[in-house]
Amino acid sequence: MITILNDNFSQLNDFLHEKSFSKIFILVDENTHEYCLPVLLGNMETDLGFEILEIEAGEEMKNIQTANQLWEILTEMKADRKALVINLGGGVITDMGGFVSSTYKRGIQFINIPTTLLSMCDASIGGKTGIDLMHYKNMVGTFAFPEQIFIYPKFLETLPFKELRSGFAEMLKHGLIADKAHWNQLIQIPKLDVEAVAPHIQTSMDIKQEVVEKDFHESNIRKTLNFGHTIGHAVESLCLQQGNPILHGEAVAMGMIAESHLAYLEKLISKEDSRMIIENIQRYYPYLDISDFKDDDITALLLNDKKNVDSKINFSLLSGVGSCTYDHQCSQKNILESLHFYRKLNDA
Ligand SMILES: NC(=O)c1ccc[n+]([C@@H]2O[C@H](COP(=O)([O-])OP(=O)(O)OC[C@H]3O[C@@H](n4cnc5c(N)ncnc54)[C@H](O)[C@@H]3O)[C@@H](O)[C@H]2O)c1
Ligand SMILES: O=C(O)C(=O)C[C@@H](O)[C@H](O)[C@H](O)COP(=O)(O)O
Ligand SMILES: [Zn+2]
Repeated sequence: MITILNDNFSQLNDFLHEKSFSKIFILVDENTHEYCLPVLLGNMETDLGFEILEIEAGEEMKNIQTANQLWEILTEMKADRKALVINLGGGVITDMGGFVSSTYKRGIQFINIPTTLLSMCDASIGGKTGIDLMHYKNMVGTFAFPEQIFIYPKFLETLPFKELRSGFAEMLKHGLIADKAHWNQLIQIPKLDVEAVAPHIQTSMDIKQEVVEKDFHESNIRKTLNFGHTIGHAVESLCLQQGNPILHGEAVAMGMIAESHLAYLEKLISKEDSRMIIENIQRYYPYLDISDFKDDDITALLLNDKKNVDSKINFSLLSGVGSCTYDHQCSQKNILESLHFYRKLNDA
């Protein structure tokens, strides 16, 4: 269940009073500790004891070492099966906190309080939890629903612009795969800021939630939420491997451009639609330099994508503005052509 919090967090306090938790563990990173935790603690009313668990910020922390540290701390602090973990942060915190909670003592309860645009519209919803393995994205994880998701849009006031823009990529994705009107509204935003984006958060959240409700375990339609991620994750992984991480939404924006061209090459969408989509994404996102990555490096990662079956790369590709297919296998020629197309955009 998703609840938009009042300024006094009364719905969160009601939730804490109604349930009988033994103790609360609040997971933050250094930034959400500084900017969001004071707001939460200033409003949270409970007789329960609580502990703060802090990790460094960033995708590089979303790994088994951090998970292990958190499992150990929970054990040392004697967290029992009635403990509650509150994940207060962006997608790294909700993915990590959800993973640690859903595995510790075979699963304790957790709630998500997302603090980035990306985690409000996407990562906190849908119960995908996980960590990266080596440089492969989200390779180990669980499907586990949070007890509740509490959204407090005012957290966005301290979010850096680049992070806001990263989250906007997933909103554009939601429009492109499922709701043309949402896409049309988003691309009318001339300059990204919290005020311009805030009115569209609810629609974006609803799109994600509707898809997840139809197919929690990603057997079919949920794969559409992976549009832009087949190529996007490969590039994100390579950047991570190089020790030069990019933001998830930046990778997804790049992936959506390449995969929109791929959809055109595969005759799923018209050249005009493909161009229109790409030009609009380019309005918000600077060119991502992938010149260091060879076709073979990217292809090797594509071959390890989680959607693949029988070593065949399964793409989720647009079939129109507002509709998306999945399990689409493309010719190798077209996959490479879509990467070359992206590289050439830099020359244009
Ligand atoms: N599980 C899912 O369904 C799902 C969906 C999309 C993305 N993801 C994952 O989410 C992650 C990306 O999430 P993200 O973009 O939120 O990144 P993030 O969690 O790293 O947060 C981005 C940055 O913003 C800071 N921050 C967070 N809230 C802030 C605030 N209110 N004010 C100031 N700074 C703040 C963080 O400390 C961090 O430095 C990736 O690992 C991605 O794979 C998961
Ligand atoms: O919730 C989903 O399903 C998604 O695909 C949403 C994506 O935005 C998100 O990045 C997700 O973590 C990707 O899932 P993965 O299974 O490809 O790791
Ligand atoms: Zn994503």
